[in-house]
This record gives sequence, C-alpha cells and structure tokens, in this order.
Amino acid sequence: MLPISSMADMMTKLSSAIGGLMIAYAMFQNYFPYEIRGPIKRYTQKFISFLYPYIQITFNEYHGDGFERSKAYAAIERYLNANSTKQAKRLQANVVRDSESIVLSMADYEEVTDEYKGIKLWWASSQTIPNRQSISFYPREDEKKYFMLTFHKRYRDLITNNYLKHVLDEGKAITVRERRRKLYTNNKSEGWYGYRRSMWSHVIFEHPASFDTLAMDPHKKQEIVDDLINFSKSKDYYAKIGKPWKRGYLLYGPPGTGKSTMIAAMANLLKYDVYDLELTAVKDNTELRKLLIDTASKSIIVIEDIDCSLDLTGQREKKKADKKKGDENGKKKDAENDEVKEKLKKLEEERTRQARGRMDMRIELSYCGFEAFKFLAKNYLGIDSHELFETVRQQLEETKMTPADVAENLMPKSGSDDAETCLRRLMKALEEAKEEEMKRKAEEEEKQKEAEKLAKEEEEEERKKKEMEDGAEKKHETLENGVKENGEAKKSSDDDGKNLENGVKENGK
Ligand SMILES: Nc1ncnc2c1ncn2[C@@H]1O[C@H](COP(=O)(O)OP(=O)(O)OP(=O)(O)O)[C@@H](O)[C@H]1O
Ligand SMILES: [Mg+2]
Repeated sequence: MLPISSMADMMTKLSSAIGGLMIAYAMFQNYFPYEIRGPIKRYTQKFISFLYPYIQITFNEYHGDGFERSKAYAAIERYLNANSTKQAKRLQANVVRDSESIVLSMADYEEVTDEYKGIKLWWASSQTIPNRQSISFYPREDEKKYFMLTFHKRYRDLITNNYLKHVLDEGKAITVRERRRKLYTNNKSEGWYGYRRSMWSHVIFEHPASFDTLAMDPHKKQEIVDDLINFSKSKDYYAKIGKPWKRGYLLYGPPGTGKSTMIAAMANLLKYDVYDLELTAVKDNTELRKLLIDTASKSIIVIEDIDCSLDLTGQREKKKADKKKGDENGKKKDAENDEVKEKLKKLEEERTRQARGRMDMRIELSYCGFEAFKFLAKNYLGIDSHELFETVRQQLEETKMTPADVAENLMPKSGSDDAETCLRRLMKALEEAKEEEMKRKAEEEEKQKEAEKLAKEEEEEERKKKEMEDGAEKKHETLENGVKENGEAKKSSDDDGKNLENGVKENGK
C-alpha cells in the first residue's frame, strides 16, 4: 500500500483526469442513445471507484457549535497515542486535565498506520484553518482539528461496525487506566466559599493494595470482587430499573484487619477515585448532601468509623458546650446547649442509621482464620499444604492475630528459610501471642479483682463513715437538745435579767 502522501499526490493527478473524463462524458452523453446511457453511467462510477477505492472518515475535535470536546476525538487520540506514536516522527505534548500527566500525541499533519484483522488503515491528524479574518472568542473556532481515517472500501462494514467500536472502547479504557486517581477529603464548610473555594481537597491516590495480596477467605474475596465488577458494569441496568447507580458496603472488624486496605484494593480494582468523608467536619444533613453532590461519578465514598464519628461529634459538642458554659454562666444557656447537643446527636444517629440501612453488602474483616492463613502460605511460601498446617489451624482458633501479623511472621527472613522454618516461626509467634493474651487476661482479672476489692473497701468505708456520721448526728441532736435546753435556761435567766431590770427600774422609781 502507498503511504498517504504519495497516494494523495496520485489522487490529485487522478481527480483532474477524472474531471476531464466527466466533462467528456457529460458532453458525450447527449450523443448516446438513451438506452446505453445507464450502463455508461454505471461503468463510469465503477471506473472512478476503481481508481479511488478508499473511504475517508473525519472525526472533528469539536462538533457543530459544541463547546464540549468530542469524546470520540479524545478516545481516538488516546488510542493512537498508545498504538501508533512510535511511528509518528513529530509528536505533540499535551497536559490532560483529568490525569495531570503529559500525553504525547501525533502532531498535526502527521500520519500513522494501524492494522486490524490483517487490514491496513491510515490515520492522519490535520486541521482546517478558516480563511475568514475575524477575531474569535473561542480559540478552537480558529483551528478545527480532526482525525481522518482512510481505508479500502472493501472493508467498509468491518471498519464501520467493528474497528471503530474497538478504537473507541480501547481509547476510553486507556483513558481510565492512565488516569491518576485522587484521594479527596472534605473541607470544613468555612472553606467552601470565597476565593479558592472547594468542598474537597485532594492528593494523588497511590496505594499498592490489591485483592491479590489481601489475605482473607478466598471464597469471600471472590464474592466481593464479583460483586464489584458486576456493579461497575451495570450502569445501564440501574438506569433501566430507575435506581441510582450506587452500592453500599459496610466493612467492619477489629483494628488492623484490613478494612482500609480493602477500600484501597476496591479503588484499584475499579480504577475509581476515593472520597474520604470526615463526618466530624460536617455540620448537618444539608452540608452532607452538598458534599455528596460535589463528588464525581465512578468514585468510592468512604465514611470511616461511623460509630466513632458519632462519639467524636458528641465529644466535640460537649467540649464546645463546656467552653460556652465557662463563657456565659447561666442555667438557661446550658439548657439550650443540651438541646442543641441532643438535636445534633439525633441527626448523627439518623445519618448513621441511614448509612447502615443502605448497605447492600456487609463484609466482616477479622483476625486471621485458617483460610486467610492458607492464602498467605500460598502467597509467601508457595505451599498448599504442610504437616504443620493442622497445628497452625488449632492455634489460630485459640489466638487472635491480624492477617498482617501472620504475614509478617510467615515471610522468609533470609534465603535459607524454608517453609518449615517459616511455619515454625509463626507457630512460635502464635504461642507467644497466646501466652501474652493469657497473661493479659490474668492481669485484667487481677485488676478486676483489685478494683472489686477496692470498691468493696470503699463501700465499707462509706458505710462506716455514714454510720459514724449517723452516730454523730444523733449525738449532735442530743447535744442540740441540750443547747436548746440551755437556751431555755438562758431565756429564763434573761427573764431574770428583765425582772432584774424591772427591779432596777422599780428601784429607780
Ligand atoms: N487481610 C489483610 N491482608 C493483607 N494485609 C493486611 C490485612 N489486614 C491488614 N493488613 C495490613 O495491615 C496494615 C493495617 O491494615 P488496615 O489499615 O487496612 O487495617 P484497618 O482494618 O483499616 O484498621 P483500623 O480499624 O485501625 O483502621 C496494612 O498495612 C495492611 O497492609
Ligand atoms: Mg482503617
């Protein structure tokens, strides 16, 4: 096949020749009898298409008056960039907005070839420069870029039906694959307005976690992976049944058992962005709604520790309330605070209740069980079974150890470590963990006993104190009575005084 440039060359020559032919035909047809005009026309068409047996399709960067860049153009750009830039000699660097990375694409007027099922095709990039002399507001009006695809008309159906779809799909897939994903965290609402306003801040999300390295029961894992993939592909289905395209997963389990790791693995599997929603920074449901609306599609929204954030908000409000208390002493204010606190608590509870209620799948991540252990043994030591497995199984039943710790102990520490050495190390660690646990339990029991003893002693003391106080009160009462009696006695002596006074008066008289 000829390269496009020499082909184009040939075409120009040919078209002038064809032009000549057409004129000749137009002149001649008047002289031909009517019956043979049809066949002549047909043969001329055949002759022309024989000389130019190619079809050209143009893909404009912007279609019509649209301000939006054509998705097809973008996909083709990515496709050609991945498949054909090696051939192109002149490349152009573009910073793609959503990926924050540089993408090389073929420069204008470059051409590359592609092959599809043994068929050769030509792609050329070009642009039309308008000849009108006006100043345009939109720069793209001035340069209308486009890709042109040329292929033999014999493959018309295959190209239009299959190849183009293949290019667009592939291009989109590359876009998703190469997109650098982001980890967002919500800002406090004070930062939502004014200059540099944004509800979410982001960093580039780079987490190596994958389902391949996540230790858990392989069946459970497969179930989750299938569920995720099924969900990611069912956008149309959700639209059909009129449900919003979303799915809730509740991950729960003790610390360090892989909840965060699983979220990262999910994001990596689906190539989604992650929004880490800090509930404590959210004032009310309206704010929450605004935040959620401001998230992009194809993302994972993480609400961490829904129980904890409930507590935290409670604490935060308490702190605030305490502070306020200091500022303005007054029982009324305190009552108001309590009311606000109560309202906030209700709101928070409502939110967590909603979140919980909308979960489609509950996933428990827990301490390492035998299945997760087997997975790690296969991953780290390359073994499916071992005579020590049974002991490990029993130990794991008795001892709580996170998958991460099991992995740490199972990992060969030097080249000479064989499977048995590693398994024995794990068993020793499990043994130690069990002893530790028992010691901790014993200590706890001791503490508990100590506390109980202390409580009893305190109670006893309290009782004694009360008794003594009671005794003292009684004494006091009698004493008081005594005092009263004395008072009466005093009163009578006062009377005496009066009498005396009177007496004096009398005397004075
Ligand atoms: N099931 C697991 N498989 C592989 N690695 C794990 C697993 N669980 C935990 N880890 C490792 O342990 C570390 C802690 O795990 P992670 O942060 O995911 O725990 P978490 O459940 O989110 O804990 P927390 O409740 O404290 O947030 C990570 O570095 C992770 O690699
Ligand atoms: Mg975590």
